[in-house]
Amino acid sequence: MASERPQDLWPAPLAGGPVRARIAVPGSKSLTNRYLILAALAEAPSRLRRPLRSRDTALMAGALEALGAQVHKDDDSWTVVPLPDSPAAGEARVDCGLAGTVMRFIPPVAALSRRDVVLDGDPGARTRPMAALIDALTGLGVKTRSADGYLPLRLSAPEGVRGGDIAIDASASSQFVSALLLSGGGFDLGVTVRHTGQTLPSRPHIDMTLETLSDVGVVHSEPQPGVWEVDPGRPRSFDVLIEPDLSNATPFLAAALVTGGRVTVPDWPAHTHQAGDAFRWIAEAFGGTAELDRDGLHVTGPGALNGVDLDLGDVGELTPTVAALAALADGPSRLRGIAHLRGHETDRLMALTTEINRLGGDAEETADGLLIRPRALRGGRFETYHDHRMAHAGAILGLAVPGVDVVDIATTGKTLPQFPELWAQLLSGAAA
Ligand SMILES: O=C(O)C1=C[C@@H](OP(=O)(O)O)[C@@H](O)[C@H](O)C1
Ligand SMILES: C=C(OP(=O)(O)O)C(=O)O
Repeated sequence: MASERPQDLWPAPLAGGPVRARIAVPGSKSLTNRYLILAALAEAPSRLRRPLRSRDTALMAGALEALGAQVHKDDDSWTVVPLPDSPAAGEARVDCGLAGTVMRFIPPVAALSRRDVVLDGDPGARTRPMAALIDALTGLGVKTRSADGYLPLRLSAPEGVRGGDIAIDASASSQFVSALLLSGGGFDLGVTVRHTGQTLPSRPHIDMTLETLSDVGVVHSEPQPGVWEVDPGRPRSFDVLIEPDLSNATPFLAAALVTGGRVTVPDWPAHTHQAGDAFRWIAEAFGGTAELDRDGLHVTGPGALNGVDLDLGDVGELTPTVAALAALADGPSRLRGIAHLRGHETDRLMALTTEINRLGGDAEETADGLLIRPRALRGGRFETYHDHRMAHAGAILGLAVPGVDVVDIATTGKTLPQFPELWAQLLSGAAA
């Protein structure tokens, strides 16, 4: 059996005292990948300023290039030349990695390219939900063939995509809805998407999609809750500044809560649909304070953390950060509304439960979330399951628990390749 190389284990640094730091985080994954899609479908070249440079955005750029667009990457901006009007010959192959935004947002664009396209990804991508989106595309006039509703997916629409009215159960992922809305203007009839499921996760991410459509002049409406219409029409070319990634800011802000310190994240937008913005009220639920001013967001930690009872359905991607905080709190916590996390990068409810308990904690899965009760933690291995946010959770726990070794810290490269350096910067401001 191959022995593990020492560099695969990252000893999470223990905070020597309250951290005091100012951490600037790179651009938003969700916004970078939405604007890349819209730029590829636009009438003329567009520019993204301060895009996120990470595995997920490189995969999105690579996918669009495979379909015939061009992405020119300068230091501080990416210029996108849209897909050509006449399809190139031959089959295109798209690597989705483990990126939900790529595996969900690219299929409708692939159909609009009028090429034969095969999409596949990491082994973990082959278990993430796709069936509802594939069925919807079939209903809109795309020929599809998949492995029982999962990647790999083969599709083609040589005559273009008819579009029209489609019902879809998006309870497994809001990204199904966003995918159809982002490309819907390119369909002959536009698209009307009706969500039929009982629950709809990550609603702010759908609002983000609608706002980006407005930014580029694609006409849309929401005639009733759970129904969205996009008129036929191409995005106009645009030049946009990408907001910092607020979800990636949360582990650094969490460090202020864990250590009773103060962390500032500059350039925090006053108006945003990013999930990470919810950390302002989450920090207060744990007993901290969050102040937003022109300098950025400042989070200050309390002496000890409260337990919390939170519905995270709108902001599920924050769960690993919140669960790590809950495992360090003085009282019990309940996290609700997040059953769909079983289909994220990994089954996050299973992963968080297993890893918190491996460190001696007391976490339990419920039908739609987690129960986490206070218990003294000890050091040990913290597995990350190819999940960038599991690595963030391990780092947060390691601030307070000596001897936490995070496996494969490089998995943070999915959305924040600079995570280890930024974490060191955070700790260099810790006053004993
Ligand atoms: O549209 C997006 O950019 C995202 C939507 C959400 O997906 P789900 O609705 O599948 O949770 C979120 O968790 C993911 O990190 C990014
Ligand atoms: C769920 C996430 O990612 P993805 O875009 O791959 O769905 C996430 O980043 O927490």
